[in-house]
Amino acid sequence: MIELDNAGYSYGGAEIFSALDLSLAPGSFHFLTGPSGAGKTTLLKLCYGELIATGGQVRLFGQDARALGRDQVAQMRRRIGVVHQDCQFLDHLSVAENIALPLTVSNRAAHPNDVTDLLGWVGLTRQANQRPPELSGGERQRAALARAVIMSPDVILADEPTGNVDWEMSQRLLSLLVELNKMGKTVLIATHDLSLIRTAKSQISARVLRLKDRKLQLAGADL
Ligand SMILES: Nc1ncnc2c1ncn2[C@@H]1O[C@H](COP(=O)(O)OP(=O)(O)OP(=O)(O)O)[C@@H](O)[C@H]1O
Repeated sequence: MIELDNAGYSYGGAEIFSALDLSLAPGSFHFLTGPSGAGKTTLLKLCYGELIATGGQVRLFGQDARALGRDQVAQMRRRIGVVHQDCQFLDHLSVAENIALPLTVSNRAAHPNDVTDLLGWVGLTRQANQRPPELSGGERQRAALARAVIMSPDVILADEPTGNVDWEMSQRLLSLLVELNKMGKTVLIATHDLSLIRTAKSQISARVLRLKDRKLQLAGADL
């Protein structure tokens, strides 16, 4: 679904990583870990076409990301749900409106049932009409997850989806992502949280990748 072949990325002259290979097969579950600043967010951005590799090739659903026109990128992004590290809500809209936003911007009418179902799924029915700044950290992360899946994407990329939440909430978020994977979705989670990875590995078959010193490696079995 998403393949990086000898891919590299540099901001200006500063190389973040190079010669990186990655294949996200349909229905797979991956974790991406590594020190702060190693390039995890940058790698995720290559995976959803926000950034274009400065070396090698990235293929999104079989197409070279570099060759995609603006409309094709927009179309392809509907197949990839992204949970951003900082959630990126529009604070003047309600939680329900934020969740429906991907439908609204793609000119698809938000079906009230879809939003209601998703609010229930992430446990935010009561907060539907609140504004994002009124939510707790865990509620914001769950709303971001609901927004990422409203378009029924094939792939979910989550950047630190359990950052700033307690253990119980991180388990709850993980169980939602595992549920999506069991429905056949491809999932990639960037995280520093090794206990989250250990819990996930006791539930599902997940590959753990470590980005360090500009290279991507399979993490050891000790994780
Ligand atoms: N727009 C940008 N322009 C220049 N440098 C950038 C830009 N975005 C990120 N960087 C740099 O690229 C490097 C990798 O950043 P990135 O956010 O991908 O790392 P990360 O592994 O996700 O970090 P963290 O775990 O702290 O979120 C960092 O040194 C960062 O300062």
